[in-house]
Amino acid sequence: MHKNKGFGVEEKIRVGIINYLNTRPLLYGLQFPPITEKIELIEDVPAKLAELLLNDQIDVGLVPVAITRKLPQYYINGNYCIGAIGNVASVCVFSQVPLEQVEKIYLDYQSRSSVALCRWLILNHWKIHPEIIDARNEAYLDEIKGTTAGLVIGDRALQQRTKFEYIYDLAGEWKNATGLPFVFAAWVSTRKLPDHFIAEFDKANAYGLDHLDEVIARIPEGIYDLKKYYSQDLSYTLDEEKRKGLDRFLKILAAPL
Ligand SMILES: C=C(O[C@@H]1C=C(C(=O)O)C=C[C@H]1O)C(=O)O
Repeated sequence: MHKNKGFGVEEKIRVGIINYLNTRPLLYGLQFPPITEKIELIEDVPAKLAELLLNDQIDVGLVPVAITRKLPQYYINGNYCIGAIGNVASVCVFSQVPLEQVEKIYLDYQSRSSVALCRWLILNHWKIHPEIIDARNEAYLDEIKGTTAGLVIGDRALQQRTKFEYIYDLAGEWKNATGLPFVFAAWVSTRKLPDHFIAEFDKANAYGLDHLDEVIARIPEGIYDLKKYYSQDLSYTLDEEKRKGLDRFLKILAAPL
């Protein structure tokens, strides 16, 4: 993609995708023609994808919605997202003690949306006063013990689920606080993408969701029930209610804390 040009017929659209299990249903259909010939996939953790979009190193990405406030203009493309109507299972604060006894909370360095949501819940919903520490690397996972809690997202969160007595699910907590679903990530671009491309892309996203058993069959069995994860915990359609939840969250972020 050239900076000041439109999207040429020959040029591949650079698509940033999250390298967690949560995106597999959306990605499944992207491996088939015609869409596969039109895109270049770039995989990374959410926080890194956000940086790539901000630096114009991808054209569209499934990026944390919290970073849209840093973009002078942006478009939310298509009808799919990484969202949840209630508990999401893979975005949680893990702790050995109840929240009221927590003295420190580490925030996941791979996240942008959930860290902002967590800060808001701490102040406005849980009304607790722990020391908040931005984790810098994976080593923080070992610090989550005693009165130190930690926010963990993605596959690593699914792995933590068996290890902790107290698990606070951030999408569930958002639902309790606002009555709305939560959108963690959406297909954001900084320039308008061609309509026919968005239509094809959207169709490809839908394909995997319509063929979940095929998607799951290609993933080695692991620590969590993927059928449940993809059909009950995560909710991928960017419908009216999700858009309301998204608007509310972005308004909260725009207001000074
Ligand atoms: C549901 C999830 O949503 C994610 C959380 C994100 C964030 O906190 O910035 C971004 C993308 C998603 O991967 C998850 O990671 O498990």
